[in-house]
Amino acid sequence: MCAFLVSGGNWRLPTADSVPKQVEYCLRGSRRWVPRVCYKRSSLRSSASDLRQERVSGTHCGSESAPALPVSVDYRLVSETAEWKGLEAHSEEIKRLHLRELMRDAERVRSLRAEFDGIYLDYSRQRVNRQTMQLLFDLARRTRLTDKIRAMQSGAHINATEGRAVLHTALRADRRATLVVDGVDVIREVWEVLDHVRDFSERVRNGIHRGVTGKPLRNVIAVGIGGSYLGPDFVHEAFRTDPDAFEAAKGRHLHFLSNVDPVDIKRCTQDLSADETLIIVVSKSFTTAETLLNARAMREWLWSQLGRSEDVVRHHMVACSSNVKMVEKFGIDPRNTFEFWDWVGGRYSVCSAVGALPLSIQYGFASFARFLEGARSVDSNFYDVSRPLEGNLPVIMGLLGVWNLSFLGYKSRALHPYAEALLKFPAHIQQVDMESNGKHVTLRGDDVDYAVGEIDFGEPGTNGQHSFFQLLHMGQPVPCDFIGFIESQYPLCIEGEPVSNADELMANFFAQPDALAYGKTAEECRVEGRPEWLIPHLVTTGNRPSLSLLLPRLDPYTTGQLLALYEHRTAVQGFVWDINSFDQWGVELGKVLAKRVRKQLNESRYYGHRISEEFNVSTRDLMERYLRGQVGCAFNQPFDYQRDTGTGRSTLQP
Ligand SMILES: O=P(O)(O)OC[C@H]1O[C@H](O)[C@H](O)[C@@H](O)[C@@H]1O
Repeated sequence: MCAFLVSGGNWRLPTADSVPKQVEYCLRGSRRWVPRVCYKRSSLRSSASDLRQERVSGTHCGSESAPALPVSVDYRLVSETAEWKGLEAHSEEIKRLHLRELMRDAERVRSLRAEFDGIYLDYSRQRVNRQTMQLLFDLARRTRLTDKIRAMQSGAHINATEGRAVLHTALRADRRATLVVDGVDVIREVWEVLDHVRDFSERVRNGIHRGVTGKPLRNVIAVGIGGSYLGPDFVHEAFRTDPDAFEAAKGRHLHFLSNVDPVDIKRCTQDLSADETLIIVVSKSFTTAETLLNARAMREWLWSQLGRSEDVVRHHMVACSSNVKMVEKFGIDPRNTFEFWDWVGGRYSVCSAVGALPLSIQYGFASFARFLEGARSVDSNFYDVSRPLEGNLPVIMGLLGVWNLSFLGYKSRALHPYAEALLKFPAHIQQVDMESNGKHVTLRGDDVDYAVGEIDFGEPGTNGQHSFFQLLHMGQPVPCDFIGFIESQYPLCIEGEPVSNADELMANFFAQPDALAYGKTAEECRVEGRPEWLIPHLVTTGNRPSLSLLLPRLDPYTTGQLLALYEHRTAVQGFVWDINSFDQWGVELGKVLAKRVRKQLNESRYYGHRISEEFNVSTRDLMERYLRGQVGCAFNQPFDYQRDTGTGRSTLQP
């Protein structure tokens, strides 16, 4: 049985015919999408043949036994497929070719470009030819990429280890669309929250919602970390110099408090006065230790200036979270809580209230709505899998990522926006990609025997050129993405200068990819008359891949387009690699260990307890040195402490 629940707007539905037999999704009593073919728990981590034997159908799907596997395939590891092996063999041929030769073939160059809604992608400087791309698209088909994309769009629980749908694209869907998942129209819920954001942000901007002393709230501090910070901060920086957003933000200030280092509090608050400040606590779980401590610290800061009352919290603190109960317990007015859902991953949450609230208060809702429209535009390209994948920008970029890491062996990847306003974009994409694809097992729990998950980093051009580009040119090769814009947010021409300031910037955007691709030969150095002894130091081998993205101008719309492009690139890579790009269990271990250390610090500092032998010698000695605050102390002695008879609390003595 197959049924489809999505309709309206720009959502394209999978049709019954379009879903292959092995990946049929059935609509069960719970109205939850689960695959009809699934596996017993015992089949996790078994061989391909075992898996085939242990296939069961019907009632064992979903949370009742093993997690639902979103898309069933007929191999254990993608590296076992003929398509993968074909690419491995082909990569040996490509490794013998230099980009200098590849770039000579004008027809090849012209065939390696794609365009969608103003975004021009040139990937001719990748170490690929038309055959490579053909083989990569074959691999995409073999891994059922289009079915996986459809499963994501339809709200199937593709985040199998957490039993969740992955629906961040619903956050920017047209309000006329409908998407029923688990019995709920998620798009209606999304727009209810967006309307709430619009209303609240207008009330703050118009001075209707004021502080407890009656002053308008012209400052906002958004308290959050990871996905509850990096996305909004990147968009804030991108909007800051957009002429319309700039006008709308006049007289207003937006700050982000993310680090639990108390210095971050100092940096955020030192020029602000509490009576004009609104605190937004942003935390999906509302349990993140750093965010909650910072939220309590900000509450103390408000109370220290405005008096200790619930009213102060109600006027000056609001929250974006999916844990409404905990928010209320904190003392924040439920009417000022902006909800989002478990199907929004933290690193994919910037289009939810997480980004909507701070950015709409700062720049007005209209700019944020344009940002959503830009993201929606690229979503439509990504989801339009009934068209050839050759025109699907996120798919092309994702396949190139797979090629560079898994076949050519490039472990890192760099992102260089030639736009200062995108200075925080690389950091955001670093979390999106590294937290998503930093995995070591497939969805079924089998160890991967191929490289997955790049090390992502980047800086805006031209700053990066004067920092780490030396290594990119002569040291370890790192595939680069260059992002440039035709029109500057701030056109500036200095009289007497040969080019405008933006042309100077873009001259580098055009030059760097060729410098990386072509390099410089010893012969070219000789023609320049360089001395022979110096030549080895001057030669750059070239053959270093990159791609170039050229967009009309950086504004809220194109910011949204870039966000979606990179979010989906990550998903495509995860789909092809057959890993779960939507959980992050690795982060948990550090949190658990920090809990134990926190308890020890409390017991040692305030009650003089010795550091427990449960910690290893290294950690014990480091903590001891830290707690005693002195060099050369005797290790693991009880601490001296003094009891305050008034409070009954003990304090460690230096
Ligand atoms: O929004 P929160 O629940 O406070 O989570 C903040 C961050 O916590 C962890 O570090 C997760 O790995 C991130 O994905 C998440 O964005």
